[in-house]
Amino acid sequence: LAMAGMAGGAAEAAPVSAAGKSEFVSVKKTHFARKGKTYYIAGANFWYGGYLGSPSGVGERARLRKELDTMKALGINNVRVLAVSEKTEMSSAVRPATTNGPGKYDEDLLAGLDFLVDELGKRDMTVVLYLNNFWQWSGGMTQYLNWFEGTPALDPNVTRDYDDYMAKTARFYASKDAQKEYRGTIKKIVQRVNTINGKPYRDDPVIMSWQLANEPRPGNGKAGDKEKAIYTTWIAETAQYIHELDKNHLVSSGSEGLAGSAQDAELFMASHSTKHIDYLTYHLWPKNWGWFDSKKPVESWDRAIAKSRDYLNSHIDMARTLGKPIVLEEFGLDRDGASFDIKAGTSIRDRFYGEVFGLIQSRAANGDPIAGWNFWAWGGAGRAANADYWWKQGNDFMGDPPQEEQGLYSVFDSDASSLALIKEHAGKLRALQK
Ligand SMILES: O=C1NC[C@H](CO)[C@@H](O)[C@@H]1O
Repeated sequence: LAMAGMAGGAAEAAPVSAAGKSEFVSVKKTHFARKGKTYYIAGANFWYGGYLGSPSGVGERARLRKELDTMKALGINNVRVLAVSEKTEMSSAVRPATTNGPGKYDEDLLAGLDFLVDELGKRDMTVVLYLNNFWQWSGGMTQYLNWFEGTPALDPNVTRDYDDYMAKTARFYASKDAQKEYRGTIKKIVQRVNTINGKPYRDDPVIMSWQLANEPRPGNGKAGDKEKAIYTTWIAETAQYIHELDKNHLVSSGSEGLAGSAQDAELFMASHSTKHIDYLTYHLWPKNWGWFDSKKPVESWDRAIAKSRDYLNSHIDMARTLGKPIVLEEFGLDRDGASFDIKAGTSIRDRFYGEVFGLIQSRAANGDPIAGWNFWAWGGAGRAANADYWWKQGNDFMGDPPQEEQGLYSVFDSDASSLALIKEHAGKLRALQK
């Protein structure tokens, strides 16, 4: 622990013993292994976990401990967390940010990540850390382009043009200067020494995997061969770079699957066949993708659930073809009546969660390469502060990042029926771990 005093500087990682190695989540053919057993993910999205861990400013360490205790009691064993954010003018982005400008880091916020990782270790939980964001709510790739290409950081909540946003943001992958800075930040985080417990991140089995970004896409639905080739190369080369920095941890892309691959199954397969990507990820968003109309739930339910089942199954089948585990690391639906109000019911969302949990459980029990789920997203004790449900700096963090209404997809600590479902199905997945 001699390095405990180092403020997150790089450190020579001691070689991990074979016994120590089994502490890390690893891939055994099409399943995860951890501590000598198969490992299934019964997880939550908790993007702001590092923010709550900060020693000052936005930090709420007592709340963080309570949220982790609540999740642990439900049988949640993994959280998926934003590790890096970029300071930006965009109103839809979280403030503060871990990166205040190229090479300028907020050590207080990064100490929050240290605290989160340490607290997760105390609870035998694991974490997936994403190192960038295709979307604007944490600055992300569009902010890198603002820094290095001089283009405006685009906020689709302002431009109202997602197609334009996606096409322009994908230029990140081919921007040499942006990639240089991104890799510098990756190195800073991956080689960080935890300032709470003195452990180099590289040697900490609490971390399950490094994730290239949240929902990286090759562009918009009209992405051409050139964009797809750039995207495929970016995934392989960035994943390889991370493995060069860290011999112990898994690397994943953060892809949504087909929805994040211009609906091109060949692209999804080709961009994830690289040996440097250890497992596959996918996300399921019936409302965002226009399959479900939460203002007309009865009329749109059958179509939404049929398309959801097909999406869930087809990606498990692609995982089998690629011979890698796959995790459904995001899925969600809004509250009854499309309300953001915590007092609104969750009967439709509960039904959707039950369908997703049930399908994954049966495919997993069948030995298929589905390794679990993370619902989107943990709201816990967070509460919306404003009548219009938009986030403002200083308001509680909750499952919905600042680009969305606070309450849209969050699962709160008062949503008893949802928590009961999560507990039931986390237990069923855990029972498969042999
Ligand atoms: O990664 C994501 N996927 C969908 C979430 C809900 O719309 C969104 O908040 C987030 O950007």
